[in-house]
Amino acid sequence: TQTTRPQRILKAVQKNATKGDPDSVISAIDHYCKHSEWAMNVGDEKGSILDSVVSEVNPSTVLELGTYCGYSAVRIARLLSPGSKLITVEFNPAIAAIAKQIIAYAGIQDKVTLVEGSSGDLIPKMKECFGITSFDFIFLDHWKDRYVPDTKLLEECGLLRKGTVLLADNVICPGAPEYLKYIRNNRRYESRYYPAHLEYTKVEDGLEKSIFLG
Ligand SMILES: Nc1ncnc2c1ncn2[C@@H]1O[C@H](/C=C/CNC(=O)c2cc([N+](=O)[O-])cc(O)c2O)[C@@H](O)[C@H]1O
Ligand SMILES: [Mg+2]
Repeated sequence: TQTTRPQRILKAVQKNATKGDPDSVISAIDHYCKHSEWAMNVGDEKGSILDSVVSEVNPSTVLELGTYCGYSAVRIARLLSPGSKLITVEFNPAIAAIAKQIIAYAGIQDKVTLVEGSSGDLIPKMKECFGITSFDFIFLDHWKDRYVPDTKLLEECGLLRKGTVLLADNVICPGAPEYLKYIRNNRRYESRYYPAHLEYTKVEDGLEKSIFLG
C-alpha cells in the first residue's frame, strides 16, 4: 500500500542517519529532499539562518507552529542550552506521529514537547498546560494565513515579552503578505528580512525576523 511522504522521510532518516546524532538526521532529510522528493522542510539554506538566529537569542522557551516532520524542531532543539524547552504544535495526528519518531531518532526528545492540536486552540492554553509565562523565540512555519491571527493571539495571551523574537518562514514563497503588512507597519515590532531561497530550489524566499518591543 502507498506510503505517505512523511513516512518516506522517516525511512530515509532510519536508513541514512545515525541514531542520537541530530546533524546526521538533518543531513539525511536534506539529502532525501534534494535527490528523491521535495518536501516543505525549512531546508539547509534557510535552516542555517534559523540556526544563527536561535544561537544569537539562546532561548529558554521556544514555540514552533507547524512541526510537519520535525526537521526544524531538530534544528532548533540541537542548539538549545540544557534546561531549555521547545514546544512544537502540529494538528495532523499522522504527521505528528512521524515527527515524534524523527525527533526521538535525533536523540533530542528531552528538549522537545510535541503537542497535537491547532495553534488557535493551544496558544491560549500554553500558560496553564506548560507553565509558560512568555516565549523567548517563536518559529512560524504553519499555514501562512494563520501567521497574523496567531501573532495577535500570542499578544493577547501575554505570551510575548520585551525582546521576544519571532521568525517567520516563507514570507515570499508561498508568501505571507498579510503578515508582512501587519508586522512591518506595527510600532511594537522591529523587523528585518533575511533573503534566501525556497528549500531545495532556486525560487526566491526568505525569513522575516521581528523583535517584540513590548
Ligand atoms: N494552525 C495549525 N496548528 C497546528 N499545526 C498546523 C496548523 N496549520 C498547519 N499545521 C501543520 O503544519 C504543517 C503545515 C505547514 C504549512 N507550510 C507550507 O504550506 C509550506 C509550503 C511551501 N511550499 O509550498 O513551497 C514551503 C514551505 O516552507 C512551507 O512551510 C502541516 O504539518 C500542518 O498539519
Ligand atoms: Mg516553511
